Amino acid sequence: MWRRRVGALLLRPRSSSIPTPSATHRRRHHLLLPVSVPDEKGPLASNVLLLRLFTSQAGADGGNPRKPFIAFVLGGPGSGKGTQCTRIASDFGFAHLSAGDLLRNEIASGSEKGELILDIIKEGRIVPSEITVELIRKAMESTDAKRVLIDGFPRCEENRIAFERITGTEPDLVIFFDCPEDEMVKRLLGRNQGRVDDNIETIKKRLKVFENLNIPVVDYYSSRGKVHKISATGTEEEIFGAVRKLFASLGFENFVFHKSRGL
Ligand SMILES: Nc1ncnc2c1ncn2[C@@H]1O[C@H](COP(=O)(O)OP(=O)(O)O)[C@@H](O)[C@H]1O
Ligand SMILES: Nc1ccn([C@H]2C[C@H](O)[C@@H](COP(=O)(O)OP(=O)(O)O)O2)c(=O)n1
Ligand SMILES: [Mg+2]
Repeated sequence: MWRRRVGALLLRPRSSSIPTPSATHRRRHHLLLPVSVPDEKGPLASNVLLLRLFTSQAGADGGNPRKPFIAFVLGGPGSGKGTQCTRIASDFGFAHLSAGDLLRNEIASGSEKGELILDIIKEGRIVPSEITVELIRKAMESTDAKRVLIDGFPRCEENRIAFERITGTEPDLVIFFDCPEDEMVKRLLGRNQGRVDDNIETIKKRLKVFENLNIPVVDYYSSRGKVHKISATGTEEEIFGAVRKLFASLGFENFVFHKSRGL
C-alpha cells in the first residue's frame, strides 16, 4: 500500500528540481585542488569556483560555503542502503555516515545513553532525535569531506525537524531505495551480522515503523522535489548501475572509473 502511495508521489519529471551543478561545474566537479579556470578571473577565482562547486544549492543554509553536499539515503530495513552507500563512498568520494552505526558505536562504548539506545533498537523503535542528531552532527564536524551520505536518517518527521533545527541545513538530495517487503525480510534474515534487531519479531516492528514514520519523510522531501527513487530489486551490481547513473547525471565524477582508465 505504502509503495503505491510513494510511487504516485514520486511520479514527477526526473531530477527537475534536484539541485545539480551547472554544465561548467559538471566538467570540473571531481577536482579537489585549485585549478586555473579560464572563464573566471582574478587570483582567487579558482578557489571561489571550487568552493561554489561543493556549496549547497538547497538554499536553507544561505549559501554557507563550508556546507558539504548532503545526500540522505532512505529505504526500508534491508533495502540495501548500507551496501550501496559503501559503493557510492568509494566510487564518488563521499563520506559515509550511517545513523545505525553511530548508534551501535554508542552502545559499544558502554555509556548510559548506549543502554537506552540498545533497548530501543531491540524493540524496533526510533531513538530520540536529539541523541541521533547529536551523533550525526559530531560525525559531520569531524570530517572535512565535501560530500556526505547520511544513511538511515531521518527515520521520522521528528528526526528531520531536529536535524534541520540543530544543523540549520537541509539535504541537497534524498535517495530512496524502493524494495518489496518480502525481499527486505529475506535479506535481513540472511544478513548474519549478529545484530540484535535482525530477528523476525523485531523486523515486523521495524517494517511497521518504516511505513508509519519513515514514509512521511519521503513524502515530505518528494513534495520538495528532492527525492530520487531507485528500484532496489535485482543484484547489488544492477542497483549500483542505477545509482551510478544518478550521480553521473548530477555531475559527480566516478573516481574508480577514471582510475581504471589511468585518468
Ligand atoms: N541487491 C541485493 N540483493 C541481495 N542481497 C543484498 C542486496 N543488497 C544488499 N544485500 C544484502 O542484504 C542485507 C541487507 O543489506 P544492507 O545494505 O545492510 O541494507 P540496509 O542498510 O538497507 O538495511 C545484507 O546482508 C546485504 O549483503
Ligand atoms: N535515524 C535513526 C536510524 C536508526 N535508528 C535505530 C532504529 C533502527 O531500527 C536501528 C538500525 O538502524 P540501521 O539504519 O542500522 O538499520 P538498517 O540498515 O535499515 O537495517 O537503529 C534510529 O533510531 N534512528
Ligand atoms: Mg543499514
